[in-house]
Amino acid sequence: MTTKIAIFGVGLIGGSLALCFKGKEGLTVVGHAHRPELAQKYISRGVVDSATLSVEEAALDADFIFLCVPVGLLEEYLIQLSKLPLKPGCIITDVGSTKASIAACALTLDLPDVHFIGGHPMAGSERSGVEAASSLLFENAYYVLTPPPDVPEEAYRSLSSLLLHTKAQIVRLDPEHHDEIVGAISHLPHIIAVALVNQIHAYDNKDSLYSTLAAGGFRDITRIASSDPVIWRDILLNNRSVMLRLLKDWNQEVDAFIGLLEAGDGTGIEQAFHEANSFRSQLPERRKGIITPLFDLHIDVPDHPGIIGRIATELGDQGINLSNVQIIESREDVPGIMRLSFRQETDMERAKILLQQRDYTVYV
Ligand SMILES: NC(=O)c1ccc[n+]([C@@H]2O[C@H](COP(=O)([O-])OP(=O)(O)OC[C@H]3O[C@@H](n4cnc5c(N)ncnc54)[C@H](O)[C@@H]3O)[C@@H](O)[C@H]2O)c1
Ligand SMILES: O=C(O)C(=O)C[C@]1(C(=O)O)C=C[C@@H](O)C=C1
Repeated sequence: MTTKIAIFGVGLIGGSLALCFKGKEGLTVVGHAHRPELAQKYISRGVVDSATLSVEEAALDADFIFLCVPVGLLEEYLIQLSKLPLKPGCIITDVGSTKASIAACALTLDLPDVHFIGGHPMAGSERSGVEAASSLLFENAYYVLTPPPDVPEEAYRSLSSLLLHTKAQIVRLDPEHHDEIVGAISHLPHIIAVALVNQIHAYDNKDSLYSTLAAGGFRDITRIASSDPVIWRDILLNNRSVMLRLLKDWNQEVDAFIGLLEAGDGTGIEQAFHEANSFRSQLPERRKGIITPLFDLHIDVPDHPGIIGRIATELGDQGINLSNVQIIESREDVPGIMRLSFRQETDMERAKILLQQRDYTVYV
């Protein structure tokens, strides 16, 4: 028996999910496209097994339906699906960056023997479209699921099992709680990045040295300002009441800094940096929390090609399991820092000794 997975909106997130499922034993992936050229593209890039422009053809005999369109379209699709004779036991989920409104919409619908479970993979990028899709996008990321209280546990388990293919870790949350937290740690940073870039752009219009000198700090904090405008319009409008509260708190943070500077309060400024540093260094990757922690090493790396491969091979040769690698660039022509993440503390300890023996500068 083949399990059919229908993906509506095969872009960055839908395409990445499709790549996680496609080719796995017993799974077949159909992509729904709203324009013919997109259906062609999904097939030619090998992201789905088949593609269709018909909602019915994609949905009718599907076991799982993933809605991966912009947040502003999710409810429209869910309502349309609720009017179709879907396969009994079918699980509909979504990947929208907000969860309360789609959960509320699902509660108003008559979905006999069909279960809706909201979802949100906490991974992504500033890129969009199927061109940016990757089967590795969700590896080691958190994947939030927001099952309604009356959803059968079996349906929840079935979706969680399917999502094992993403190598993400499932976190179960209430939709409103999700929107508060994700508003703060994802949506607010996007607003701040965009506002900052636009502020500097205005200065740069009068003096182009602003963009010439913009270095690591500006680039690090503003990467997400290049995110897709339509995707983010929908997210921010959908989470509007949370965002308005968070922006008022943000104003207070800005006012506090204004106060410190006006008062020439050096101790206060140091204190603000100390506090931020200590919280940031405890972000969940390192903390023992609701999900398996990662153990990180940072090493200085020279900026030359092949360095990631060389280090990964050296560790692999010693049977040390590496979970994730990231280069944290400061500037393109100077040495960067490589972050190596391990699931097991013992792997981290062994990697540290090996890399020190190879004369790398290693920080835990
Ligand atoms: N970008 C991220 O980092 C990220 C992370 C997690 C979740 N999400 C959520 O995932 C969803 C998709 O975002 P994405 O980043 O993959 O965007 P994307 O632009 O890469 O993909 C959007 C998909 O929706 C389709 N689409 C657009 N307009 C449509 C329309 N009118 N009718 C039908 N289909 C249409 C597009 O063809 C595309 O396949 C959003 O709900 C977003 O909130 C995004
Ligand atoms: O890494 C990025 O570029 C992202 O914007 C990913 C990010 C985030 O803010 O962390 C963005 C939106 C999501 O819904 C989830 C994750």
